[in-house]
Amino acid sequence: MSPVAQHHEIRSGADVLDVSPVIPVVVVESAEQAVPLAQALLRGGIPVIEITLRSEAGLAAIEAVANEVEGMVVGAGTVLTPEQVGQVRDAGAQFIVTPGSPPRLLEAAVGSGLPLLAGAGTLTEMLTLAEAGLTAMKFFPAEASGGRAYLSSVAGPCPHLRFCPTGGVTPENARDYLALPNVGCVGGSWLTPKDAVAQGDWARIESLAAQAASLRSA
Ligand SMILES: O=C(O)C(=O)C[C@H](O)[C@H](O)COP(=O)(O)O
Repeated sequence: MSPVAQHHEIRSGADVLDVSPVIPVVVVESAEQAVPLAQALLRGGIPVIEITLRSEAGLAAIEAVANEVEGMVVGAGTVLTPEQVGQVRDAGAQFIVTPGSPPRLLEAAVGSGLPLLAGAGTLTEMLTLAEAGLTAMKFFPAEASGGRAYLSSVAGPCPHLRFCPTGGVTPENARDYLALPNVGCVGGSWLTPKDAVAQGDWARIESLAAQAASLRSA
């Protein structure tokens, strides 16, 4: 079966939340690994990937997936500095994810014009992002910052804010996050276990992706 490449229009962080129930957060040790890994996610039904800058290979991996994997929406994660914003844009990232939102980083990320999921862990941080015009954001670290109970409480005063909770999200609790009205999707590293990536076990990653893709429908 050859999956038909779908083209997702990603104009804002809000669009990023709508691509898939789960955004896989990925660490790769080589750019070569990233292409078959992204293809496995796509075959499993997950057309989005966040490649982090946690490894040296991150930037080259973003470039490889952007150039070689049709139908995959590729974002850059763990973007920590204004300099990295320019680097990931040049590599072809279609969106940016940050774990937190200090002022200089936020200014550079918003200024890049790339769709952005900026990180927030408290109401003040969330409202600071809203002041910058961002109503879709990453809730990080989700479980450690109060998890579903926290997001439910935020929905009262701030029903206009939508989130991608990440950090401690698992196949077991993902469905409960997705059931919240202010959760668009979740992020997590469980789709790409370190050993599966190291061994090139793409079949396992495809199967984890297929399970994740069905999270919203079942
Ligand atoms: O690297 C970043 O930019 C982050 O913000 C952290 C990642 O999103 C989480 O580490 C994923 O969390 P787990 O699914 O619990 O492994």
